[in-house]
Formats: sequence, C-alpha cells, structure tokens
Amino acid sequence: MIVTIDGVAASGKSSVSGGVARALGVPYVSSGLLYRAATGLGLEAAVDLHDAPALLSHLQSHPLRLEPLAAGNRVWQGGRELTGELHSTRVDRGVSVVAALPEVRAWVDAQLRALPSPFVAEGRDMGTNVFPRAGAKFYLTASPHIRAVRRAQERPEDVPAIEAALVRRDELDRVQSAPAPDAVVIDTGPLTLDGVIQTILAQLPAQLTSA
Ligand SMILES: Nc1ncnc2c1ncn2[C@@H]1O[C@H](COP(=O)(O)OP(=O)(O)O)[C@@H](O)[C@H]1O
Ligand SMILES: Nc1ccn([C@H]2C[C@H](O)[C@@H](COP(=O)(O)OP(=O)(O)O)O2)c(=O)n1
Repeated sequence: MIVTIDGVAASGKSSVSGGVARALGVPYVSSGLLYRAATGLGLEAAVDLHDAPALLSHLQSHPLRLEPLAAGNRVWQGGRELTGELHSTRVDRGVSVVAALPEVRAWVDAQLRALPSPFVAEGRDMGTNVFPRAGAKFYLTASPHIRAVRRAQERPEDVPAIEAALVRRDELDRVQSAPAPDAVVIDTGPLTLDGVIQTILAQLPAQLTSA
C-alpha cells in the first residue's frame, strides 16, 4: 500500500511523511531528494542544467541510489553519500530547472516505481502522476510567510529572502504541483508538526493503520 503526501516547498512534506511512516512502520520516499541529487551532481560537473541530454548522460554514468529510511532519506552516488550537500541555497536555485526536464522526470519516476511497497511517498506529483492508484493521498499547504519562517531555522538567509525564493520556486514548480483531485488538502499553517501527522493518521483507511 502506498500513501502519497504532496505539497508546496517547505510545507512540511518530509517531516510529516517521516512521522506518518514511523507510525505505520514503513519507510518514506523523498522524490525531491532525487531531483536535488540530480541537480547537485550536475552543478558539481558544471553541466548546463537546461541541457537534458548532457545531464541524463552524466546521471547514467554516475547512477544515484535513494535509500528510503523512515528516519530520513539518504542518497548515494556509488559509495559517496550526497545527502548533506543537497539542502543548500545553491541546489534550491537550480532544482526547478532540472525538475522541469521531462527526461529527468521520467528517470526519477522509473526509480520510484521500482521501489518495493509499502511506503509513504512525498513530493509534488506522487498522487497525480507517479502513484495515481495510491491508497490515500494528501496535499500540504501553508502561506509563503509561514513556510519561510519555518525554513529560516534551516538556512542562513533571512525570512524575506527565503520567502521570495519559495514564491519563485512555487511558480517554477507549478506545472507538476497540482493536487490530485482525490487528495485531502491540509493547511498546515495553524497546526503543529504532530498535529499534521495525527490529522493524516486519523484519515487513513483502517486496513492501513491496523497492518
Ligand atoms: N506544522 C508545522 N509546524 C511547525 N513547523 C513545521 C511544521 N511542519 C514542518 N515544520 C518545519 O518546517 C520545516 C520544513 O519542513 P520540511 O518537512 O522540510 O518541508 P518540505 O519537505 O515540504 O520541504 C522543518 O524545519 C520542519 O520541522
Ligand atoms: N515529485 C517531485 C518532487 C520534487 N520536485 C522538485 C520541486 C522542488 O523545487 C524540488 C525539490 O523538492 P523538495 O521536495 O526537496 O523541495 P522542498 O523541500 O519542498 O523545498 O524538486 C518535483 O518537481 N517533483
């Protein structure tokens, strides 16, 4: 069984997915981490991020492996772990360009669909494109300001700069970020992290929570 948790940038997808996954005793899958890793590798090799054939050929010769743990996803290139480098402002700036390339999206989708279920999958298009038959679907939102205040705990920039970058990325990611028609939309603004997790757990089909 697959549960999808999509949403806009810094809406709480990874933290919430981790909490839901731990409660269910399954891993969670961070699709954004694969887009971030593709971007990080491309930047490192000075590949033009708009050049899909060049980026894909670099990814094919430097295969990435996503490790979908409930405690936090990790991503590897061969024996080298990339995870720690990928939540930087530099990767934030490039990742929407990479995520707009249909060839890269197909490459990510194939890796995600090959993972053994059950799991919680988080990203932008988990409930629409990648796992349209998921057992339960959620979509997280919050105002840009609230998201920027939260993310400011993790980035060196100030809140207005982070908010401007989030709004820009929301716009660049808009095409693949529409909620699935059958997703439950949750405004996380007024809720604590645990409040969001409990809201989701309360709405899961009984066969999922009793497994
Ligand atoms: N409901 C919430 N209330 C307060 N802080 C939250 C809430 N949800 C997430 N956070 C915090 O906001 C930040 C961004 O969350 P994260 O899970 O990384 O979002 P995303 O995966 O959507 O980018 C983290 O520091 C996280 O702890
Ligand atoms: N399924 C997905 C997941 C992420 N993306 C893109 C959109 C985002 O700008 C980047 C990074 O995603 P990630 O979820 O790590 O980003 P945030 O934590 O929400 O800031 O990848 C996507 O297009 N489709």
